[in-house]
Amino acid sequence: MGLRRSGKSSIASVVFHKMPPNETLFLESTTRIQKDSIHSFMDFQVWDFPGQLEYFESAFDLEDIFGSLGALVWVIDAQDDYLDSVARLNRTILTVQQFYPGINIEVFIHKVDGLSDEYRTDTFQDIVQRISDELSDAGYENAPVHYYLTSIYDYSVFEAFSKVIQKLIPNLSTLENLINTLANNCGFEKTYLFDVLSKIYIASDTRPVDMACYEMCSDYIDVIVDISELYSWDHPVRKRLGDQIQEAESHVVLHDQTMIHLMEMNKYLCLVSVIRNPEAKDKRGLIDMNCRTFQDALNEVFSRSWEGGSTAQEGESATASK
Ligand SMILES: Nc1nc2c(ncn2[C@@H]2O[C@H](COP(=O)(O)OP(=O)(O)OP(=O)(O)O)[C@@H](O)[C@H]2O)c(=O)[nH]1
Repeated sequence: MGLRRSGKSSIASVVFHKMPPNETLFLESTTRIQKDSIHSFMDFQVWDFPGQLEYFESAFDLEDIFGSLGALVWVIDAQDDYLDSVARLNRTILTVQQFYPGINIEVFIHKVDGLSDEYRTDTFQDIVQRISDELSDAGYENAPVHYYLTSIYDYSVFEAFSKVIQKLIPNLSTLENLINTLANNCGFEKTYLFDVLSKIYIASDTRPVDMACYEMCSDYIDVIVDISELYSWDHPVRKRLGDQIQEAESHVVLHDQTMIHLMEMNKYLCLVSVIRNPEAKDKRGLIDMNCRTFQDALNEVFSRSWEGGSTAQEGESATASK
C-alpha cells in the first residue's frame, strides 16, 4: 500500500518477477487490487493496492482487505513530499491495530537511490519521528512498526522483503538454530537460506548481516541458475556419465581466498555460505557432509506441520564438528 507512483508495483515486479529495474519506468498505474500468488517453500500472495484506493470508504469491506493479511507493506516515496503518505499510513495503522492487531506493519522508505547519505538519514529519522509522534498523540504508544530504506536499484529491497517474509515463517527460530549450528561447525562466516526464484533469504545465521556478503551470495545464485539452465536440459547426444546427484552443488574460491559454497536444498531453497578460512577448500568433504545433514533436518522441518513443536534441539546435534 502507499500513494500513487510510490513504487509498489515496481517492488513486486523486481522482487517476484525478476523485472530489470529500468523496465519499471514503463509500468502502468495499478487500477484494481492485483493479487499475485507465489508458490514456493511456502505459498503466499502479494497484493498490490492501487494508490488512489479509498479502502476506508463504506463501499469496501475491511474484512475482505485486511482479514487475511500477514504483513502490510507501506511504501513511501522518499524523493517526493511524504506528509500526505505519512498521514494516510497513520490512519491505516490506527484502524489495523484496532481490528487486526496481528498484522505486521512494515514501512519501506523507498527510492532512496536518489538521495545523498546525509539526506537519506535525515529523511529516515524525520519519517520515523512523525509516524511515532502522531501515533502516540492518538494514544498508540510504541507501535510495532518496522522501517527499511529501500531502492529497486540495489539489493536493499530484497533485504527488506527478506525481513518481511521471515517474520511470517512460524518456525524461523528453528531454522536459525539449525543454520547457526551448521555455520559454527563448518567455520562459515555467514550462511543464508535463499528462495532461489525471488532471491530473498528466508533465514540466515544470527550474526549481523553484511551487505557485501549478501550481494556476493545473491549474485552467485544467478551464476549457478544460468549455468544450470544452459546445461541441465537433455541433450540428444550427450550421455549421462553415471548416477547424478539431484541437487546442484557448487563452490568458487575468490582471489582473496574467500570461498562461496552453494548447495541446493530442495526445489525452492538453496544454502549459500561464505567461508574466509583458507583451509576450507581442503575440507570440502566435511562441509558437504554437514550441509547434507542440514538438508535432511531442513526437509524434516518443512515436512512437519508448521504448527508443530520446535525441532531446534534435534538440529543442535545434527551436524558433525570440524
Ligand atoms: N529512482 C527510483 N525510482 C523508482 C524506484 N521504484 C520505483 N520507481 C519508479 O517509480 C515510478 C512509479 O512506480 P510504480 O511501481 O508504477 O508505482 P505504484 O506505487 O505501483 O503506482 P500506482 O500503481 O499508481 O499506485 C516508476 O517510474 C518506477 O520506475 C526506486 O527504487 N528508485
